Amino acid sequence: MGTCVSVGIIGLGHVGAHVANSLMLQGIADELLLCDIASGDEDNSRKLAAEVQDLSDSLAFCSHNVRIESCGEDYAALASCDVVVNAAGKVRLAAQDRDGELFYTTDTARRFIPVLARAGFSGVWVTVANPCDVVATQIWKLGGFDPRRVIGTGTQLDSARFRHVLSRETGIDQHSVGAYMLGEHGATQFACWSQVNFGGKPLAELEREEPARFSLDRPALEDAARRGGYVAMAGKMCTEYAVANAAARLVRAVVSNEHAVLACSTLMDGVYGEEGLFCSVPCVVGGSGVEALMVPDLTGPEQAAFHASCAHIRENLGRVGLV
Ligand SMILES: NC(=O)c1ccc[n+]([C@@H]2O[C@H](COP(=O)([O-])OP(=O)(O)OC[C@H]3O[C@@H](n4cnc5c(N)ncnc54)[C@H](O)[C@@H]3O)[C@@H](O)[C@H]2O)c1
Repeated sequence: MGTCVSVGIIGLGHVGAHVANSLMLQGIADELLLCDIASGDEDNSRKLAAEVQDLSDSLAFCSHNVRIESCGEDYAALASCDVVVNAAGKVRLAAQDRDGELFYTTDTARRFIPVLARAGFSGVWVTVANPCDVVATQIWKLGGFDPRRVIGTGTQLDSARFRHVLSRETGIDQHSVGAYMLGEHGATQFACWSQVNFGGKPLAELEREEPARFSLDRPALEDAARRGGYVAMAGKMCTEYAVANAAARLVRAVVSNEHAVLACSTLMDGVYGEEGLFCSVPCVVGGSGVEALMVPDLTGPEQAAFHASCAHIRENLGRVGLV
């Protein structure tokens, strides 16, 4: 990692613009290189120029100076970045279902993955575009990148939603709640109830000791975590703040070499027999990307849910010729 932390962002829509803002406000990046489509029917140069202007105007209020450069479709300019965030998509195609963007995001990613591979990008990918696990798998397969240097934001956001609803129900601060949604960042994700703990104390123990507070309506809470994104989508046709902060959290874990444990999408290398696709489990994230997988001891039903998630991701990979 160089002394100047350089982060590239591809796609300056709702998510990409908020990732840039979050990185600036938190002082995570010294340099932001921003790409969006700059030609053809989907030319978005005016939006890109607007975001560069607005972000630059905001610098006066930040405690940390950041160099901001507009790179249009010059993806090769991002080759020396420490991290490249992929937020290229068309969110309105995902109004009903994240799979609605499958063909768009995988097609559009074909425009920059080979360019960055040829240009020798050796930093870490943090990919957000949906369906997240499919696009992460595509980046690895098509670009030939070290799989541990490709991270999908995956169920990091869903895990945050899960901790939030658990906190709301129990009155325990969400930072003291240990809980993960795992599997696909999509409809088949599942709550890993067997590992839920409050300040390290397992939920099962607390349920016995204080049932009035800790006997939870599990299906309802799991559903609230799973459906959180659609509540936001229904009202504003996008989700932006939380996902941008989730991506920025991953960028920080990488550039600060934190070895933080975060749920994110990573290459399955035999986890419960699954391989060849990206899916979310808790991972140790540091300077070289995913340093280790912290796979929990799943119960039988959780393992079945995990395999169902992988089966759905594999089916989508097949639809775009990536198996
Ligand atoms: N993983 C998650 O948790 C999560 C959460 C929210 C959104 N998302 C996804 O993130 C993506 C971005 O969401 P959004 O709301 O910003 O979408 P958006 O439609 O507002 O913006 C997408 C941007 O990507 C740009 N783009 C498309 N193809 C490009 C290319 N080849 N090169 C450069 N730029 C390109 C578009 O011009 C546009 O500016 C979507 O796929 C969305 O579904 C993921």
